[in-house]
Amino acid sequence: MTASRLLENINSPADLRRLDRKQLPQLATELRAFLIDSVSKTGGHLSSNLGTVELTIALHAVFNTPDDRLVWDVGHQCYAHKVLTGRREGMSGLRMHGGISGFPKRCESQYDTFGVGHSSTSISAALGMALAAKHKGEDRKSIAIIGDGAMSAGMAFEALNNAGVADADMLVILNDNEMSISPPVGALNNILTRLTSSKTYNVAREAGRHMLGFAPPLLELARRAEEHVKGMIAPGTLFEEFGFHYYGPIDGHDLDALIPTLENLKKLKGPKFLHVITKKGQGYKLAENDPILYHGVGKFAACDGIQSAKGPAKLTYTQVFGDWLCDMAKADSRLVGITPAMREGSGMVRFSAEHADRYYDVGIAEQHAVTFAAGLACEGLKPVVAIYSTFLQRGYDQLVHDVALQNLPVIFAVDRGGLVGADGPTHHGTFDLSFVTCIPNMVVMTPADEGECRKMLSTAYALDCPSMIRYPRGGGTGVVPEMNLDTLPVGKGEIRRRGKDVALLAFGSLVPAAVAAGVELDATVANMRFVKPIDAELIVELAGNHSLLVSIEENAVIGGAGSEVERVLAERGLTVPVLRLGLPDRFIDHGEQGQLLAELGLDKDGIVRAVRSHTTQQ
Ligand SMILES: Cc1ncc(C[n+]2csc(CCOP(=O)(O)OP(=O)(O)O)c2C)c(N)n1
Ligand SMILES: CC(=O)[C@@H](O)[C@H](O)COP(=O)(O)O
Ligand SMILES: [Mg+2]
Repeated sequence: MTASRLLENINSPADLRRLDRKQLPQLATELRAFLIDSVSKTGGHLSSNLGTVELTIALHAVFNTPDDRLVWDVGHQCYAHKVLTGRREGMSGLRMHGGISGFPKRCESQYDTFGVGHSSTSISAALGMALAAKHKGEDRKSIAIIGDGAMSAGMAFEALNNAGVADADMLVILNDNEMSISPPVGALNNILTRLTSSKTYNVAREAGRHMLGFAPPLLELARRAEEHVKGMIAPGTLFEEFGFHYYGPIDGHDLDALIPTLENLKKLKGPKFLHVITKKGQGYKLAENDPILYHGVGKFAACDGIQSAKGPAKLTYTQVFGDWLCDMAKADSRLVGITPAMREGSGMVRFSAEHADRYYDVGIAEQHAVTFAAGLACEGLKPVVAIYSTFLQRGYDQLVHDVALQNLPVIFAVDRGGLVGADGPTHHGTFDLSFVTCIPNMVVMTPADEGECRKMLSTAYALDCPSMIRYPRGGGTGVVPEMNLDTLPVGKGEIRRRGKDVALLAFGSLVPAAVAAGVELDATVANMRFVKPIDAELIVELAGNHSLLVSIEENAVIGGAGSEVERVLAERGLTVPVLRLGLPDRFIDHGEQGQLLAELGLDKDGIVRAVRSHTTQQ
């Protein structure tokens, strides 16, 4: 990964600000080439980053970063920002263990003003920063950069609602590329499309260049120019109704439009909203043509693009879910599938095509997704909410108050349970067993392999109460599921091997490691299957004929499945010692899944070590 000419001399935004304005398009070209090369070697989020190269250059050129605060939404578009803020070399270790994060992270750089990964937080955070500056009498700017997908979330509107009357000196930049991960959905998308419809946007594009791009830097003239553009294309937008001064749309790849506009906006007081149009994947034809494929990529050869895998690939849990969903939908017309903007990642592409009338992409709106499912269930439909563990955190009150309290049979297919790898702590799904098991009425299942995952989905579907099946990112042992809709007995685990002295009580993704450890230790191994209702009978039996029980789970050890094991023993007055293996009480960094598990002692060797060290200490 070599930097070229201009880029190799940029080690901070101050270096960038020393360049002649005319050199910036060349810098953008170099930066884009660098990103394509770099991300092709490390993997990461490509399309969004290619779309924000010029915007990032313009922001650092105009604003006095890091004093002025740039708050990136989601943060999956921050690579140009990382490169320009002294982390060019670090890009070779992007998202790798010990390397820099794929998202802005406060401990990584003073330019990363706010840690992100989850969407739609930027306006709230930037508003907080703007009002803090006011309280402290500091003269600095707060800028939120938010995508059109992220803009659709409730949080973003809660923040607009507050900011519009908060007398805050802040700028919201809407980076509108007419894409979420999938094509955008919802009424906001229709509003934005109207604002940027070709005729009006083209007028604005020309006017923007001529009237803002070459306007003298006089506040009043700039204001009039902007008003003129605004008046022509967007009289009274939604954002103005919220109390923002709306400007745009302008071409987000045109530095001659971006820089003078930002310079002028910098001088204006109050809440301002700049609508910028970009293209996801800009400058790399393959990504421009298929921004979904290039949204998040593994390593690939930049000259050839992503190639489809040769030979039969191992099934992922996500695919197991997607296949089951289509099969169950065929068998039962009451099934409806819901995704909060994660159609591809959640394995719902085929379902969305085959059952378009029963498929709901509700946008980045996890809270709404959960309550919407509750409403559907009230009317006798069978909603399946496909959601990443980490994003279910957003819908927690809705899960408790709207679904579980009313005992509605909503099925939560919770993907990315456990450590997800390169996305790191913002995306690890390491708390769900703790935060869901404590909710009354919930049934909680953890499949040990792909076949069991399918059976658990069918089991959940047959229940008349809310349920969750949580499975990890990627594949499991390679078991090919039987293509039927058979169910499992609720609340029953199974013994995988009989041994002596020690019993390993394993949950979900760590069952295979537990079985391997069990062989080495000659221990009994139970695949517990259910965290709730937990198989109390099995626990009592194992407590009766072993001197140590070991719970093993890929979840925070605090409040997780192991706590349920201990609860069962305590309630029955059984005093057999329990060693609880799981994730420690700290956030786990990014890195490869297997490597992280090994470091945390949750692979076969780690389990063996933990058991031996516990038994020698006794
Ligand atoms: C709360 C939450 N839900 C879902 C996601 C997954 N996600 C990451 S980026 C993205 C699309 C965002 O679209 P947009 O803001 O328009 O940015 P773009 O990808 O177009 O650059 C989604 C759904 C997330 N990060 N956070
Ligand atoms: C930024 C974001 O939230 C998503 O793009 C996420 O990184 C997807 O993760 P998966 O690769 O596990 O689908
Ligand atoms: Mg977008």
